Amino acid sequence: MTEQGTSRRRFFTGAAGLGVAAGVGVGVGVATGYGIRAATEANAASTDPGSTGAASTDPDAQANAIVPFYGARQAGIVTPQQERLMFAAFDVSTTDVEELKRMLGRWAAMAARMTQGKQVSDSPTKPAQPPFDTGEAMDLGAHSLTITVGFGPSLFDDRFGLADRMPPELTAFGTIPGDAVMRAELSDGDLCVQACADDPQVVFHAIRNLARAARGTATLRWSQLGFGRASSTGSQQVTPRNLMGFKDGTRNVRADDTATLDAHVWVGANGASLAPEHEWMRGGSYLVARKIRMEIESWDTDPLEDQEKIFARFKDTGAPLTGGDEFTAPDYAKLGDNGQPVIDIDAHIRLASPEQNNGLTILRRGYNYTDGQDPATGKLAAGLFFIAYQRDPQTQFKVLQTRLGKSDLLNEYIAHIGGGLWGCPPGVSAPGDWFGKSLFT
Ligand SMILES: C=CC1=C(C)c2cc3[nH]c(cc4nc(cc5[nH]c(cc1n2)c(C)c5CCC(=O)O)C(CCC(=O)O)=C4C)c(C)c3C=C
Ligand SMILES: [Fe+2]
Repeated sequence: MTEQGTSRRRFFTGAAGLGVAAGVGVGVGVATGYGIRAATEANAASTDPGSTGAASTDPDAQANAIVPFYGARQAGIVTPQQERLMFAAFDVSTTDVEELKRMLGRWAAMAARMTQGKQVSDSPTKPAQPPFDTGEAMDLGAHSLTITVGFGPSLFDDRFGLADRMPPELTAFGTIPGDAVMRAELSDGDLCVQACADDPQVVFHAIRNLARAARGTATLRWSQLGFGRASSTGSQQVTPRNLMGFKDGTRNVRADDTATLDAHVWVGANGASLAPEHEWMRGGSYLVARKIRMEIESWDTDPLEDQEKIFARFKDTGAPLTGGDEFTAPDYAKLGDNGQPVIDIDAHIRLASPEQNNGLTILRRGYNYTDGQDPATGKLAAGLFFIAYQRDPQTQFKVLQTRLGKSDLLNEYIAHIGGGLWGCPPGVSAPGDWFGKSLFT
């Protein structure tokens, strides 16, 4: 064994041990590594940048903006959408449930610190040790970082004794319309982590350090960077544009619309009954992700009137083709001079709207992405990393995507190539609590 090899192993063994103290709360008072002091401090001073999501023009204020980590619900779901995303799916490599619990504890303690703009540990690094934190976010500030963790259906197989804890809502969809070219290497995973912030290096740093602290317990399966938001969740947020050039997120659910969130997004809201073995999801939400590649070169040859027919919205203003401004409700009954509906029967917004789906509503939180170009074709490999949160994906996303996948005019220009389904448990309440603790007790 080389000296380097020995010290590397000692570092990661030590980190795992410290995780017990930090996250699982086994009454150890020593604060080093990813330690207790870290988590307690992180709970102390939080400045909420505001729930409306109105963009700050002061660069220092934006850099220093902190979204509280501890709370009844995980941040990063209704939080006004930040500009950058790194999403990662992990496979658990251990079969020891205690190791998995310790890792989730480490993640919570680290997330508590990182979302405050702090390094993952405040312990001094000995010169002969690798630093606890990888360092690239050291001077950047929190930039409204949120870290949201979810559990995939595969976590509930026979490895950890969780099979009877899996809610039926988390059942994998199988192949539904639009899924014909989904790629296994870009799909699923026992765990997912969604890191959102207003700085690209901050989100990368978060995922990198969580992946590092997972070594020996979980491995990165796939990941995705998103470079700009393609939806709005804050009540004051300007609607951004997707890579097809259309305003996206106009009719999304907003953070201050608590009645809609309780009805469609939060599990067990309004005292809804849950089976005792599925109580661990109360206050959580189900995340569906889809990596949707756009056929950008073809889209760019499509005439404006056809592009607008597909979304049934004007490209410049975002207003529906039936008139008004961006936020005017579309009139699905309106007929044109030719006697045909102004909003095509297969237009994306008609097929997706609550009005045409018995009120079906999801919270969208997607990001524009690019992976550069496809080496085989030279075409841009880019599109929408679609994320949606909901109370029951079986009756929400699955139903909606089944409808869209069959006849959406948009299908000519998109392909779903990856993604997955995860149950995001309620928030981490305080130091000593951790992601999904009640699932394991
Ligand atoms: C299964 C759910 C959805 C998928 C997948 C999806 C993909 C997708 N959407 C756009 C662009 C737009 N979508 C818009 C509205 C919209 N989309 C969905 C659902 C899915 N979209 C919903 C529920 C809605 C709201 C419908 C309504 O209430 O009217 C819009 C219009 C503006 C807006 O309201 O956000 C655009 C534009 C792309 C490009 C895409 C896949 C690449
Ligand atoms: Fe859409």
